[in-house]
Amino acid sequence: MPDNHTALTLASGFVFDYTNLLGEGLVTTDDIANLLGRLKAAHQAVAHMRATGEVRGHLSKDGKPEKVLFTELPYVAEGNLNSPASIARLKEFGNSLKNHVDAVVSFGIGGSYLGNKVLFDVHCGEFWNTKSSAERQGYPKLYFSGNNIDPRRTTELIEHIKYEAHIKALHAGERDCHADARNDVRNGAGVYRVMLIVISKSGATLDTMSAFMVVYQALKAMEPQLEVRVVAVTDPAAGANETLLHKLAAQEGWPMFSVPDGVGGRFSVFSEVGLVTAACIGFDIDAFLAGARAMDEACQTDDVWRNPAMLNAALKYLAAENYGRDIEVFMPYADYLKSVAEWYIQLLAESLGKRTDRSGREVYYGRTPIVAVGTTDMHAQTQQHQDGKKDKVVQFVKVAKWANDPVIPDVFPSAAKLSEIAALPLSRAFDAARQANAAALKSDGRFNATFVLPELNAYHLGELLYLLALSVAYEGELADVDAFDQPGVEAYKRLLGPMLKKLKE
Ligand SMILES: O=P(O)(O)OC[C@H]1O[C@H](O)[C@H](O)[C@@H](O)[C@@H]1O
Repeated sequence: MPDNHTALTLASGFVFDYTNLLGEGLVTTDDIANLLGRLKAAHQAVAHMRATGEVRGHLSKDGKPEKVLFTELPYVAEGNLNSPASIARLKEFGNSLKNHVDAVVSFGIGGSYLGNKVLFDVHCGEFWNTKSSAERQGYPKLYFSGNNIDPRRTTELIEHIKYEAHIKALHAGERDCHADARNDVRNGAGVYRVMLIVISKSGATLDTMSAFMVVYQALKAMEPQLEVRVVAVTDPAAGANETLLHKLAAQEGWPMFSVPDGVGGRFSVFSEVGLVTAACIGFDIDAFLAGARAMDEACQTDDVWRNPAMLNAALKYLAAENYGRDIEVFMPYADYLKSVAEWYIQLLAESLGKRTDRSGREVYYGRTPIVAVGTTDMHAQTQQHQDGKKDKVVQFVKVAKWANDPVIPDVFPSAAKLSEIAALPLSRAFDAARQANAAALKSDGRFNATFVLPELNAYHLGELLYLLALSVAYEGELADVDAFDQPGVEAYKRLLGPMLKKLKE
């Protein structure tokens, strides 16, 4: 163990600060020492997975041995899941949308949505769809659908697109009055162009497909005022294992991207699933994968104090098993990282929430994930974190440097309390709040830790998401559960199918 064992800092500046997770009254170095044998085995198992895709005991939904290949995704190379040609195709796809497609609607749920939403939020923020095309550098507006079966939102999305199409037609009509714009209009400048991207690994998920069909039909009915194109992202298997979406796409001639075999939905943000969205908005695919790659390289050492994913897994595992901290509150101090917390919900819940271990023994393992955002939830959840049951680890995320950082002005000098906070950049107040929260929790023996992103960009986001993905692989080994299946989600599906059939009778 290095002398200063309270934080692990990578060359990129990414930090895992575990000061408030390790020490007296917290997880101890003795706990780690006692775990070293199992950490060694976990390290070997993950190294074996990286090298061969094999994970002991892992079976697919159909009960067949299945490889786990997400660790290959950061490495772009000939013959890999992400190859120079596949990345070039994605970028060409993104460029082809520029100034040619007005809006993309991305349909998907779970792993076919959550990572895409992260990329969108971090790159586009809240107001992308209200910006001009020039401000978006010609990239389309982007809406999500299919991540719920909500009749109201689905209806409102259709109405909104119809409204946008109407406005575009009106503007083209106005421009038509000017002779030099006539060509534009004849070339279809007034036609609103929509691309529907349907993402489903299994190719038949009810939520995704029902929303897609409703939106598709409603928009198709508006042709030719509106042009509808479709792209499918699904398992590329042909023959007996061909997905319904694949079959449909082949039949209709829709272009396709792949959810590669061996990449589960919750790990697919680094595959074409996430990268299709990245391409649509001009998100830096290369930097994102480079960040993931750097993290993967940092996580190859068998020295737990220098391997961020293994250390994160070990500390969280020990916090749960030895100290009953089996809830993880994921709390970024950044509005646009809230979706990372939502993505992490699926990653943690589906990977580690398991009834049995790999030998079939009932263990009911898993830390329950909670979404929180600082400072917002300091005014809502913190009471529970500070005074409620001592069953949580609060995992903060800090952004060290902000691209924009307004200074609080001294607008009302007569109001002493407001004047006191004047002259502070918002980022300083923001981080002071996080530090106060962390210290208050620590003072009462409440476990917490912080990931520090030097900046909020594609590279550091790649590092963070990959660290979390790899952590669950290590923790699955420590807990001896299959981190790559999700048998529990089949229980309701078995009931829902017949219920839907009955409804139609
Ligand atoms: O991509 P799809 O096949 O449509 O699956 C979407 C989601 O559906 C299921 O509920 C699984 O539990 C998730 O792991 C998956 O991400």
